Amino acid sequence: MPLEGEYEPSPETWVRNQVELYESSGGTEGTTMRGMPVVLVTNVGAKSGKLRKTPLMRVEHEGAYALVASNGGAVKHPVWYHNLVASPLVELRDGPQVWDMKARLVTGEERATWWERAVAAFADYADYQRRTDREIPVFVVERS
Ligand SMILES: C[C@H](OP(=O)(O)OC[C@@H](O)[C@@H](O)[C@@H](O)Cn1c2nc(=O)[nH]c(=O)c-2cc2ccc(O)cc21)C(=O)N[C@@H](CCC(=O)N[C@@H](CCC(=O)O)C(=O)O)C(=O)O
Repeated sequence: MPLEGEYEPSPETWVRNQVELYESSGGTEGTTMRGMPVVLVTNVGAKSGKLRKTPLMRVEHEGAYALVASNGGAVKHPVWYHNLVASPLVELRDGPQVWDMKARLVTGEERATWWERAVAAFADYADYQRRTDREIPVFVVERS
């Protein structure tokens, strides 16, 4: 069931442009960052109810994906983290495919397993975690 709401582009130009290219090409262009695959997550703004679209590195395993709230190792979680906590139903676009999915925060052993997969997919995550005292949250999204 597609999410309803008015799309509000990211204030970050590079992000907005990647979303625009990814979507306008039907998931055939704008699907990487530094040559590594990217997925596009549509979620609902926790306060505005607007649709937000967030490119994230692709970390996939047996049809489930990890969404890593690294925010480049910044001291604060990305805002989309709060959106997902408030409204876990998302649309995930992986290239030309789009699925309705449900996000859940993972902890403990399960988080450790997904963290390993995330760093294998995008090594910079390990650097980002070294840069900040906050534990970088990991969501897992599965088909709802
Ligand atoms: C700048 C801010 O973005 P953010 O949600 O903090 O997310 C920051 C980044 O994580 C986000 O830009 C990611 O797309 C960056 N990014 C990655 N970010 C990551 O955290 N992990 C990744 O793996 C990742 C990969 C990636 C690949 C390509 C690319 O282009 C970007 C990539 C933003 O969009 N703010 C908006 C929206 C704010 C919002 O959602 N407001 C909520 C209210 C939220 C609240 O206050 O509770 C609402 O609408 O109701 C604004 O300030 O107007």
